[in-house]
Amino acid sequence: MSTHIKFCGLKTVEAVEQAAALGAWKAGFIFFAKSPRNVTVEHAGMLAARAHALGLATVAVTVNASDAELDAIIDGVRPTLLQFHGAESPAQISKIKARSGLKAMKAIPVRTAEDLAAMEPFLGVADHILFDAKAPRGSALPGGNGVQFDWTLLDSLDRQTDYVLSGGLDAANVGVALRTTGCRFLDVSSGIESAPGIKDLDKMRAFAEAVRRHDSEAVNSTDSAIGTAKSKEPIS
Ligand SMILES: O=C(O)c1ccccc1N[C@@H]1O[C@H](COP(=O)(O)O)[C@@H](O)[C@H]1O
Repeated sequence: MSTHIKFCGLKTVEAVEQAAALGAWKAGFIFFAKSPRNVTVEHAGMLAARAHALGLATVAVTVNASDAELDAIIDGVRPTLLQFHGAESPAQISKIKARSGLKAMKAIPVRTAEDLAAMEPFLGVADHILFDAKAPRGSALPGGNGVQFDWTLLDSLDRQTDYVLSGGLDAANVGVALRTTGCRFLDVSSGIESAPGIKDLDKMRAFAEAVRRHDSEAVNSTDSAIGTAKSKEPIS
């Protein structure tokens, strides 16, 4: 299976079209006033309509949003998925899922091995668990800080667990991230920007190319392992 990419924090039609052209899994829009990637519901509605017309699914990224804010986003944007990047509870997420019929992704901030346990109450509630680096002290943002965490902490998870990896990914480090974790879903924001909030179409392409390079190397190494195994079989 090829690795799924979510390009997050998109603010322009050009970035949405680039995400679609690069075969992205999801386009993410940020609804958080302090973020340089913040978009209005109206603007995101226009971007999401373009994404959906191109067959690209969309994600509304929210942080401790009220029911009224969530309803406005759901009505105005019609996203495919809701991402919860704050201190939302499993009960709140269940409630909004039931009301909207949408799937949910819950972000779990990670710095140490102990932080992984925070995902447990969300298993069976959130459709996706996303691991992001814990925000650096003093940051106004709970995500989108361009900060990595120690990916080897994820070794303790079952390799079949489908989580989304995020936090400080870029074209230069994504190959190592994929080899270290074996994950199949990625989320990137700062690493495809020329400045905070400004997506760089070339960096988006370089990121997707690095992921596809990893994917084809993984297929080739599986093929050669199968070839080696076959060559050891007796010829009948
Ligand atoms: O990108 C933001 O500004 C943002 C603001 C509030 C909550 C989440 C945000 N982004 C999410 O952060 C991670 C990682 O981003 P980065 O690649 O390290 O910049 C990703 O899941 C975004 O969806």
